[in-house]
Amino acid sequence: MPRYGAERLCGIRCIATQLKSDPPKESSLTAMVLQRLDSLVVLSITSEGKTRRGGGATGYIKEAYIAHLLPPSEFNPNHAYYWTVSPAMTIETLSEQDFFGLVEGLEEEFSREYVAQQVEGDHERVLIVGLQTDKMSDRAFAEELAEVKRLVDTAGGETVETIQQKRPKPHPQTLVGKGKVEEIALRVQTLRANLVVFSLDLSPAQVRNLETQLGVKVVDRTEVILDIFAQRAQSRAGKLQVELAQLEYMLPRLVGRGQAMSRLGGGIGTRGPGETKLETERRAIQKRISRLQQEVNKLQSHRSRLRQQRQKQEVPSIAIVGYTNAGKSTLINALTNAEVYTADQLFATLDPTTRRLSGIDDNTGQPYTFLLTDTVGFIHELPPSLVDAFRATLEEVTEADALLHLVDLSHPAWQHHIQSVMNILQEMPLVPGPILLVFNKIDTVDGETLKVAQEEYPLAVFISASQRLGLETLRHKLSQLVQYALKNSSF
Ligand SMILES: Nc1nc2c(ncn2[C@@H]2O[C@H](COP(=O)(O)OP(=O)(O)OP(=O)(O)O)[C@@H](O)[C@H]2O)c(=O)[nH]1
Ligand SMILES: [Mg+2]
Repeated sequence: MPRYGAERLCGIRCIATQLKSDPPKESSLTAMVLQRLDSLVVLSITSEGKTRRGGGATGYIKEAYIAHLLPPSEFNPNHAYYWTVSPAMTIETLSEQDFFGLVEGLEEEFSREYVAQQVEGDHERVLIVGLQTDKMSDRAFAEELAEVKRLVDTAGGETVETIQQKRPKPHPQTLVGKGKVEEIALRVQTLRANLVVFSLDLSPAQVRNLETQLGVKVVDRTEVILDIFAQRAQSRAGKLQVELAQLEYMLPRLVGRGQAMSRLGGGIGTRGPGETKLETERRAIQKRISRLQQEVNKLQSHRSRLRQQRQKQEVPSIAIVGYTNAGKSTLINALTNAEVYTADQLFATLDPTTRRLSGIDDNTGQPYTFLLTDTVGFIHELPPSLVDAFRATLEEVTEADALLHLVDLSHPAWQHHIQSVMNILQEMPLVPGPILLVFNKIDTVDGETLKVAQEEYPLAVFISASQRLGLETLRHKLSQLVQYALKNSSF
């Protein structure tokens, strides 16, 4: 398309002929919208015309229709009106229409709208696409979509619509089916979306196919998470780890592009700087990755020295783990007067914070001291490149004497969150044995949910970190946990 873009029409006016005298078919109109044709004229032809003496024909065209896109001011996103079709007219009436006026007027409106949008929004208008495969229950799917929406929100995007599809298996080329891609393309236009986020991970080829067909940027859930991390990273260590994760995510995608190209096997169209440039690019990225990896290694040994010093002082340590937004940072602040940033956002914390907690156990009268570490939150299907990049940070978890697993009981998917966190912990090397399960936000939980959780997890502690409920019991349990952990590790 010569002039593709939301602010313009494509510059092509299409004339089609047909034998039936019907108005233009929906499929033709859809194609007009997707290609942003200036206008579509459909002529129905009859066999009844006659040739005039001296040349010229008349009567062969029975009727004509003009269709064009609706200007932004006239369409209603709640209806499926993307176009307008004129009533049937004769070819004479058609020839009196002011095409240039029509197209110029439309373009003017489109570009005014476009400029207004650029000014008004520094955020992206996002269309979320969810695919429910055979493996996913209705409930898990709904939770997943809600989470993607939350992620988009945290990344600073505005979700304008969510489109779903059920398919036994993802479509190899486009993840969703062909008809669905068309529907998405239409919605993108109607809603003026400028980003499409898919709930499942996309292969590099799928991204390319979808971007060509949708005409806007396409990303998957992992990229949204990486973007949030990139926005959040404050410390040097945090930035380093995020960059590493992003590059590790990018590299196989570049390699994939190269492989697809080399499969063409040389010849016309494959020569030139393309492949070489890719090769150089790839090598540059690989070099940067190994540099970053070295720095993460350095970071790792620095952290491990710090931990050794602490261990020499024989202060036992507990790491707080849990799903993102569970309230981990709020808890460490409440227990130790730390000043960790907390927010109703996903991945508010990227850098670990360690604080000393000491006091006298109310129940036993024994003094206790231990270290408490706040860590980066988990999410289900944590992108592997993130796990790898954050290994220096996550080591705080694997090197602790015990873990406090914090759960947001007010979240409808709390059970699923517990499972996801346990799955991630299982994949880590050397996770400390004892884990204390703690349910948070009981101030906003109904009695029924509380009962279910209490029955299912009778040994768990129930607290509200922000309302400071149950913190005494928690301190007591933590000092017991530490004693238990130390006793067991000395064997
Ligand atoms: N109602 C209620 N809200 C809470 C409670 N504890 C924390 N919150 C809120 O939950 C949100 C997340 O809290 P954080 O402490 O930032 O959560 P986190 O686990 O550190 O999250 P990440 O660092 O993003 O993984 C904040 O808006 C807190 O105010 C609680 O006991 N009750
Ligand atoms: Mg936090």
